Amino acid sequence: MNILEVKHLTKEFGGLTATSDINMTIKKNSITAVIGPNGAGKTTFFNMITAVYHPTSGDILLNGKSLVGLKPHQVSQFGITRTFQNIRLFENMTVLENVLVGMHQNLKSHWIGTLLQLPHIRKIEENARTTAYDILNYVGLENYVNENAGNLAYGAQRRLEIGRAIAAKPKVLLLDEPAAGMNPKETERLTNLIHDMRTKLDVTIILIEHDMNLVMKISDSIYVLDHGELIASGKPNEIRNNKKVIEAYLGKGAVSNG
Ligand SMILES: Nc1ncnc2c1ncn2[C@@H]1O[C@H](COP(=O)(O)OP(=O)(O)OP(=O)(O)O)[C@@H](O)[C@H]1O
Repeated sequence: MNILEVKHLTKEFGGLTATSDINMTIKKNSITAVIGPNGAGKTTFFNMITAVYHPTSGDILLNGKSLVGLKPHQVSQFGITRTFQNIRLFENMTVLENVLVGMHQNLKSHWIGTLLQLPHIRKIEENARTTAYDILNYVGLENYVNENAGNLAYGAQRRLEIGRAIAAKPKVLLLDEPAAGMNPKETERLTNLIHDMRTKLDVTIILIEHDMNLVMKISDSIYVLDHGELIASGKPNEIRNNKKVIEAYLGKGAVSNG
C-alpha cells in the first residue's frame, strides 16, 4: 500500500528550476533514500513535502489526500515530521523539554488549564513526561534527560532531533542527512535505530543522505535527483550499477563504454 505519492512535483525559484516533474510512490513502512549531488534539489523536495515551500506545480498525497496548500504545522498534524540538515534543537532547553515540545501537538491541554494546575491537566502532563522518558530511553539518551541540548555531543544531538520528531507520532518521518558529521560507530547506531523505528513505531521513513554505505544498507528503494530531475529510481543494487547515477556523481567519462 502506498502511503505517500508525489506527482509531477516542480519548484521554481525565479528562473531556477530546483525540482522538475518529480514522481514518487512510497510504500507504507518502507525506507526510501533520496540521493544526488549537491544542489540536486533534495532539500527543496523535503521542504515541499513539509509545506515550507509551496510547489510551483504538482501534487503531494498522503494516504490519497493532498497536502498542497497546507501550513507546516498542519502537515505535521497530518502525520509528517522531519529532522533538519543543520540540527535545529532548542539548545538552551533540556533534552527532556525538547522532546516535550515535539509532543506538544498531541497534547490536549490548554494553557489556562496548565496555569490553574487543574488535576486532569496535571495527569496529561505526567503522562507526557513518562512518554518523553520512554522516547529518550529508546534513542539512547536516558542519561542526559536534564542536560541542556546544546551540551550534547554531535551524534547525540542528531538522535535527540529524531526523538523530538518521533514524539509527534508521525506516519512518515523525513530525515535530512541524519548521518552527517557522525563517526562510523555513531552511524552504525543510527542505522540500527532507523531499522528499528520502521517496525517498532510503524513509521515510513524517507531520508536524504550522502553516506552511500548507509543508503545502500538501509534502503528498500532509492530515488536519485540531479539538477532537479529524477534520473533514476530502484533498489540499491539497481542504483549502484546505474550508468546515469555514476555519471551524475563522478562526471561524464567515469563510465566506460566497454
Ligand atoms: N529559497 C531558495 N531560493 C532560491 N534558490 C533556492 C532556494 N532553495 C534552494 N534553492 C536552489 O535550488 C537548488 C536545489 O537546492 P537544494 O538545497 O534543494 O539542493 P540539495 O540537493 O538539498 O543540496 P545539498 O546536498 O547541497 O543540500 C540549488 O540550486 C539552490 O541554490
